[in-house]
Amino acid sequence: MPRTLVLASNNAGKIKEFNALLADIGITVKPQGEFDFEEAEETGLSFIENAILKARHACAHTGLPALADDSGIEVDYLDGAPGIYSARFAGEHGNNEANNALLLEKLDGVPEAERTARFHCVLAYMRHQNDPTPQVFHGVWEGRILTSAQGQEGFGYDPIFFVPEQGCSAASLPKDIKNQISHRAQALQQLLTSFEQTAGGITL
Ligand SMILES: O=c1nc[nH]c2c1ncn2[C@H]1C[C@H](O)[C@@H](COP(=O)(O)OP(=O)(O)OP(=O)(O)O)O1
Ligand SMILES: [Mg+2]
Repeated sequence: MPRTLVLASNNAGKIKEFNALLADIGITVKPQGEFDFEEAEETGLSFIENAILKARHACAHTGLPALADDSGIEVDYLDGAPGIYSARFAGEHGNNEANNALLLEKLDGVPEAERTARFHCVLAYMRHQNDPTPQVFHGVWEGRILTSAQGQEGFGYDPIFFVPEQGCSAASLPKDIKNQISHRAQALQQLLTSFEQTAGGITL
């Protein structure tokens, strides 16, 4: 089990969730923003490629093991868009308001049955920048796109993502519930199980 790792993300919503999810297992999580380097260019054509690329970049700039998360929302009516381009769907990176407004606009008038969508979260854990066997974990969270925003919790597309088994939007869920069932929670649980199963956890 690594003692300290760099979280290869600048997304405040993700950092909050990772801090909550990793709090009591004795790992010190240092967001990459605490170090002084430019974030990686996400030139991959898949969540997996981008996660590995972000993790390797953070390892190279910190000398620490790195955990990266590449995630996004896949909307069936849009043939899977925005997918890996979720952060900049409306053109400006991280403008959640614009991203959500554009998604609602593109689905205007689309019947409920055709508004299915899912969040993907791919985590990549790298021990060092030349790690030949990065560990990759993938969580998927099924739902559908609402016709208007609901709820104040969470981040990104949460306000317009309806979670059928909870009967509300992801942004209406208490943090601890989202952190038990989300795509990120699922992927992280796979990682923690893998740490436990590897004798003494994944070695540094
Ligand atoms: O739980 C979530 N609830 C709502 N929205 C979410 C979630 N998880 C990812 N998302 C959205 C936010 C962003 O629009 C995109 C991630 O893009 P992605 O490149 O992985 O992250 P980012 O650029 O915001 O930060 P970073 O790359 O530094 O981790 O998917
Ligand atoms: Mg990104």
